[in-house]
Amino acid sequence: MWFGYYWHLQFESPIVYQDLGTSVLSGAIKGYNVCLFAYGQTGSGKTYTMMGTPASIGLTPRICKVLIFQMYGNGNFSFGSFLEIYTERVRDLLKRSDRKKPYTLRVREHPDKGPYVEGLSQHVVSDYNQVVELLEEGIANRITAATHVHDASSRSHAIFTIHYTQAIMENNLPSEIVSKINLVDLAGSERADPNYCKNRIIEGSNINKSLVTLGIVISTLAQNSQMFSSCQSINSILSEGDTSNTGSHSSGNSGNSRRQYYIPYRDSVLTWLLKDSLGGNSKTIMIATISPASTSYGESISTLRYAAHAKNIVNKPRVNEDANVKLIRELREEIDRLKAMLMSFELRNFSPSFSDDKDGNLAEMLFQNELKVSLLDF
Ligand SMILES: Nc1ncnc2c1ncn2[C@@H]1O[C@H](COP(=O)(O)OP(=O)(O)OP(=O)(O)O)[C@@H](O)[C@H]1O
Repeated sequence: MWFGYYWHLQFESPIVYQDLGTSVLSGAIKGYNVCLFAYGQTGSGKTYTMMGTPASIGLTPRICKVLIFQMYGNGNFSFGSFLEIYTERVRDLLKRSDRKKPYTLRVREHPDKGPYVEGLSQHVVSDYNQVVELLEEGIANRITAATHVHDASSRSHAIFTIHYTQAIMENNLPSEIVSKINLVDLAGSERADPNYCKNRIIEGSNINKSLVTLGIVISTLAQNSQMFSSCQSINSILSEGDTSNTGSHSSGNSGNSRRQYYIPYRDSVLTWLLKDSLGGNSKTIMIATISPASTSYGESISTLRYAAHAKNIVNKPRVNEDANVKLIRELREEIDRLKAMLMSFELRNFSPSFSDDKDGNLAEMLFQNELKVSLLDF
């Protein structure tokens, strides 16, 4: 996981965009899932960084602008959705219905695609103005309230998601790579101020429930990643010191067999929805926003501690390519490998012990793979 600290009022968005926004774009264009989330106390600049203001464009519209530019003329397309999590409930920020009625969407989990929000509206975005409209509509629908330091504080966690699909040619076959880009503006991390009304306190404890779970998830993932890397180095030391009998000791004492800590993703809606982004198939960036005010010292330390933990997480991103095209690519690689082996057997052909059996097996495997590829090609 990459991360960056941003000091309130010190950096302007273009610099943040050059540092982090371009990484999001290059990951998405290569076909990886990407997540960018801003964490910090109220009023420290999360919304300013992620969404911007009329005077200063934030990361989300900047990233969308370049993605849309990339789409033109390539057969690529995108869908956008915008949701908020308020007091552990999911609301669609772009649902064009009677918004006075409070309604909650359910989070479900697909065995392959992971957690998703059932019934969340998806919007085709084919030009930049459409993105701006969606963002403006969503931001206007977001729940805000006055806190002790910020009179229009976002009380919910907002997730703007883009499903970016690119049409490509791979192995002379038309294919698609799809990347999911999660741009997350979290609610302020401060505790509820007892001077505010009762609702604010209940709301604050629910905001904190998500953020506390996020903290637990981040630190547990970091511990697991550290445990995994220390086990790997122990294994490599063991295998270096045991060249005569490779692997026999190390596998028995292998740290890989050490139990990993359980990750409580489902303890909050936020961590459940961001499950893949936090510890799975995603390139993830955390932006930690802090205030320069000395009165915010405690909050700043806590934010930096969060970020320091997050830095230790090692995700496993992979390109989301079409499953059939991936299979064909792997089979073709295998065919090339088998052909090379067969050729080297034929060329050498030096001993009857390199029996016709082996040759026959290779030829048979080669034939089977070519058959599979030709079947998949149609
Ligand atoms: N780098 C900056 N330059 C100029 N103004 C900024 C900057 N960062 C934040 N602000 C201003 O500070 C105020 C608070 O910022 P913002 O709404 O982004 O805070 P936040 O962290 O999202 O707060 P909350 O968690 O309460 O929603 C806003 O008026 C915003 O325009």
